[in-house]
Amino acid sequence: MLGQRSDGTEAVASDRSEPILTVDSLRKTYETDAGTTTAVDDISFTVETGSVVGLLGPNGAGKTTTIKLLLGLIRPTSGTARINGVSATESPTGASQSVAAMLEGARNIYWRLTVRENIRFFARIGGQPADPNRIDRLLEQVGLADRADDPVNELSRGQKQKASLACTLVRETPIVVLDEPTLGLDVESSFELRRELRRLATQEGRTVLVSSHDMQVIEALCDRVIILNEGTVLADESVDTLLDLFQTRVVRVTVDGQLSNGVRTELEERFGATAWTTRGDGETVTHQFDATHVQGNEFYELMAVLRTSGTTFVSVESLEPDLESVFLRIIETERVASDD
Ligand SMILES: Nc1ncnc2c1ncn2[C@@H]1O[C@H](COP(=O)(O)OP(=O)(O)OP(=O)(O)O)[C@@H](O)[C@H]1O
Repeated sequence: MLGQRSDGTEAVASDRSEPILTVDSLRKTYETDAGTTTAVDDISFTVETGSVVGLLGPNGAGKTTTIKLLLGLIRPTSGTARINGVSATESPTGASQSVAAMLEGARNIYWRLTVRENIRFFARIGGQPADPNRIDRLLEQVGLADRADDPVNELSRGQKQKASLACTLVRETPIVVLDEPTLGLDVESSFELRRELRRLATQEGRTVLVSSHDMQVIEALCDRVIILNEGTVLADESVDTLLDLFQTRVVRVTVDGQLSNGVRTELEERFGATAWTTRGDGETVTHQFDATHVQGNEFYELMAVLRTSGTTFVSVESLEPDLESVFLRIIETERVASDD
C-alpha cells in the first residue's frame, strides 16, 4: 500500500489480498507475409506485491510483447492480464494508473529538455503535481542533482538512462516495469543503476518487473525469475531455487596428456564441456575445461571417460553456477527436447 504521497495526494493503492499482477492464458499472434507468428503463447503467472521479478529469455522469446500486453499498448489475441485489480485488456487506461514503465532505454524522454523539465513533464502526464522537493530528492537518488538543469542530449548514456528512470519513478505507481534498463551501459553505470533499482525495491516496497539480457541485473535484483522461450514459460522459480537446482552441475577439470578429438567431442556432447584451455605441447600438455552437465553418477562417468583417454587426472573443482549457466542449460534442454 503506497498511501499518501510526499505531496499529500493519494497514490494508487494496491490490495495485498490478491497478487498485484495476474496473467492468465495470455496469447498474442501476428499475421505477417510469412504466416502467423505466435509471439506469446498461452502464458500464465502471478506477481505478489513488493516482489522483484525478472523476465529472462533469448531474442524473440516474447519478453517485450508480454510487457506491451501488460501495459495495454497492444491487445492480446486471447487471455487476460489484471493489474492491481483492473483488467489491462478491458480497461488499459485504468490499469495504466498503477504502472510506470521504462521502455527502450532513454529513447522515451525528451533530449532537448533538461532532466528536471523531463521529470516535471512525466509527473504531469501521470496526473500528479510536480512537487519540487520530490523532484530534488529523485535527482539526488539517481545521482543527477548536479546535471538537473542540463539538456538530456548533453548527458552520457548512463546518465540519460538514469534520467529516464527518474521520469518513470516520479509517478509513484505501485508497479514499475523496466525493459532492458542497463542496455548499452558501461560496467560502472550498470552497477550504479542496479544499486538504485535494488534500493527502489527494498526501501520503497514497489513491485518491479524487469526484463534484461544482463544476467547480473537479474541475479542482483530479482527474487524470482520467469524464463520465456518461444513465447512460453519454461521456468518460474526463485533465483535461489534455480541456482540450487544446478548447484552440482559445473566442475572444472584439469588433466595432463594428449586428448584425442574423439574424446574431446564426447566430453562436449555428454558433459557439456566448454571453456577449454590447453597449455604446452609435445609430451607435456595440460587441458582444462568446465563440465557443465554433471550431476550424481555423471561425475563418475566423466572420470571413466578420462581414465580410458590416456590422460592423467590433475584436479577437479566445483564451480558455483551463475544464473547465466543455469539459463543456458534450461534453454539447451528445451531445444533438445523439442528436436526429439
Ligand atoms: N509487430 C510484430 N509483428 C510481427 N511479429 C512480431 C511483432 N512484434 C514481435 N513479433 C515477433 O514476436 C516474437 C517475440 O518478439 P518480442 O519482441 O516479444 O521478443 P523479445 O523476447 O522481447 O526479444 P528481444 O530480446 O530480441 O527484444 C518474435 O518472433 C518477433 O519477431
